[in-house]
Amino acid sequence: MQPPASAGLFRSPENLPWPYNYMDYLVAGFLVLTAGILLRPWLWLRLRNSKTKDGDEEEDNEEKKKGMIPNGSLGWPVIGETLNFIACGYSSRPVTFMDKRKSLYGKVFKTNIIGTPIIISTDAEVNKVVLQNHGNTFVPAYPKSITELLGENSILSINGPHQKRLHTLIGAFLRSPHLKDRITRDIEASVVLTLASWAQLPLVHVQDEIKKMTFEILVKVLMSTSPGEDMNILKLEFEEFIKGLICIPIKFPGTRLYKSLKAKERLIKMVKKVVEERQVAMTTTSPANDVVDVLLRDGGDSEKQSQPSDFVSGKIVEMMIPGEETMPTAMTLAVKFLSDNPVALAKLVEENMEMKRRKLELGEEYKWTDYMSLSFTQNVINETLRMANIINGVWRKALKDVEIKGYLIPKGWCVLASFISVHMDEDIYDNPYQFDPWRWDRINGSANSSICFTPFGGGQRLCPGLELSKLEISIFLHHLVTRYSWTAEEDEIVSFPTVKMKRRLPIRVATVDDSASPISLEDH
Ligand code: HEM
Repeated sequence: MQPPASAGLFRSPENLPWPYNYMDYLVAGFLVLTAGILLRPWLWLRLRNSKTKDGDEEEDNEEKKKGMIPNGSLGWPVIGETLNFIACGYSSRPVTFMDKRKSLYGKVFKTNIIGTPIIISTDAEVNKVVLQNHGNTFVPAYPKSITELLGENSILSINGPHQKRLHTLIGAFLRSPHLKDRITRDIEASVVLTLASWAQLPLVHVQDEIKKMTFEILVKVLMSTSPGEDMNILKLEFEEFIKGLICIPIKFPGTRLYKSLKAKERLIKMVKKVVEERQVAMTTTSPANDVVDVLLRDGGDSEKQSQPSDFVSGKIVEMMIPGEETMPTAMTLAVKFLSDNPVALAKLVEENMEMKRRKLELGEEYKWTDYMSLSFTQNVINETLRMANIINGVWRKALKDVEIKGYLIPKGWCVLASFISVHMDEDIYDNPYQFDPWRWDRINGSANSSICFTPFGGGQRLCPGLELSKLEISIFLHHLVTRYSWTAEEDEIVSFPTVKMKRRLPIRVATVDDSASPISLEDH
C-alpha cells in the first residue's frame, strides 16, 4: 500500500517503508513532546479548576470548604492573556485589562500571564489581606531578572523576622524627626539649585532633569555622600545596574543581565569603601545620620557586634532601587497634572505664597513641619499618587492554599493586588480620571480611605520612605510654584513597563519671584 501523497511530515525521499520515514517519527515525536511540555501548565490549570464528573469527591468537598478559585479565562496555552495585558499597559488606560474582566467575572479573577497562573484582585479588602500577611502566606514574586540582580537576601525579597527587623529599623530612621530636620536643608539646597538651572535652559525635560536631584537626595539619606565626582560615578554605575531589572534572564558575558551584575559589583565596592571608613570613625553617642549609620549600629546593644560591611553595602545598593525611579516619576507627574489643571495650580500657588510671606515676616527658615502642614499641597500629592499609580500593584506568591472572602488562592499561584484598579474605581472615587485635589478634603478620615489608597503598599512591607517622599515632593512643589511659572508642551503618560511621560515632559520655565525668600541660592 502506498501512503497518500500528503502523508508524512517529511516525505520519504525514495522507497522507505510506509507509513513514514525515520525523520517523520523524530519530528512527530519532538512535536508531541514540545506540545506536551507547553500545554502542561495550561492543562494542569484546567484540571485544577474543573470539577470533573469522576473527580475525587473528597477533594471536591475540600474545595467547597475552602472556597472556589476565582472565575476567569486562562487564555491561550503558554502565552495565556499576556498579549492583552501588555497591550492595555501601553494604552492610555492600563486598567482596561482589569475592568473588562471585572465586569465579566467579578472583582477577583484568574488569568494566565507568561505561563504563570495568576489571580488578580481589584478588591480593596482582598488586597488588604494580601498585603497584611506576615511572610508565611504570601511572599514577593518578581521576574527572574530582578531576583538575579537583587540576590537571595535582598530587603525587597526576604521574609519573616529578618525582613520585619530590617523594615522596622529603616522605617524608624526614615520617619525620625532628626532625619527630617536635617534632610530638609539638603532637599531645599538641591531643589533651589535645580530649579535655578532650569530657568536658564530654553527647554527642560522634567523627567530627566529631576532624576539627578532625587538621586542626590537619596544617596544623602542612605550614605551622606555629597554631590561631586563620586556621586556622578555612583549614578552612572547605578543606571547601568538597573537597566537589567527587566531583561531576558540569561547570564553570560555580553548579556544585559551580566553587565548589570558587573555594575552592581562595582557599585557595592564603592559603597563598601564609604562603609569601611565609617566603621573606623563610628560613634554611637550621636543620633544616626544616614542608613549606613543605622545598619552599622544595628545589634550594637544586644549582640555587641556591628553588621559586616558587605551586608551593609548590599542593603544600601538595594535601597537605591525603590527610591530611584519612584520619586522623579511622582514629581514629574505632579508637574504634568498641575500644568493641565490651572485652577488647582492657582490654589497651590496661593497656599504656598501665603506660607512664604508668613515665614518672611517672622524671619524664620522653613521647618519640615511647615511643608507638611500645607493641606492643599498634601491633597495635590495624594491626588498625583492616586492617578499616577507609579507602583500599580504588588505581586505575591501563595506559599499555601489561602481563602480570602470566599476566593481560593491555591498554593504556588501568584496574586496581583492591583492598586490601580482600586484607585481608578468609580464606585470609590467619583470621576476617577479627573485630577481633583479637593476630593481629599471629602475623603480624609472616611472609613475605607486607608485601604482604598495604597500608593505606598501596606502591611508588613509598607514603604518605609513614605513620609520622606511626601516631604521631598512638598519642598519641590513649594519652591517651584513660589518662584517660577512654566508652560508645558503636549505630552502623554505611558504606563508600560513603568510609568513615564512619552516625551519626558518638556516645559519652559520662567522666574516670577526671585525676591527675598527664607531660602536663597546664597544659603547653599
Ligand atoms: C513616591 C515615591 C515612592 C513610592 C510610590 C513607593 C512605593 C512603594 C511600594 C508600593 C512599596 C511596597 C512594595 C511591596 O509591597 O512589595 C515600597 C517598598 C519599599 N520602598 Fe518605597 N516608594 C517610594 C519611595 C521610596 C523611597 C524614597 C525609598 C527610600 C528612601 C523607598 C524605600 C522602600 C523600601 C526599602 C521598600 C521595601 C520595604 C520592604 O519590603 O520591607 N521608597 N515602596
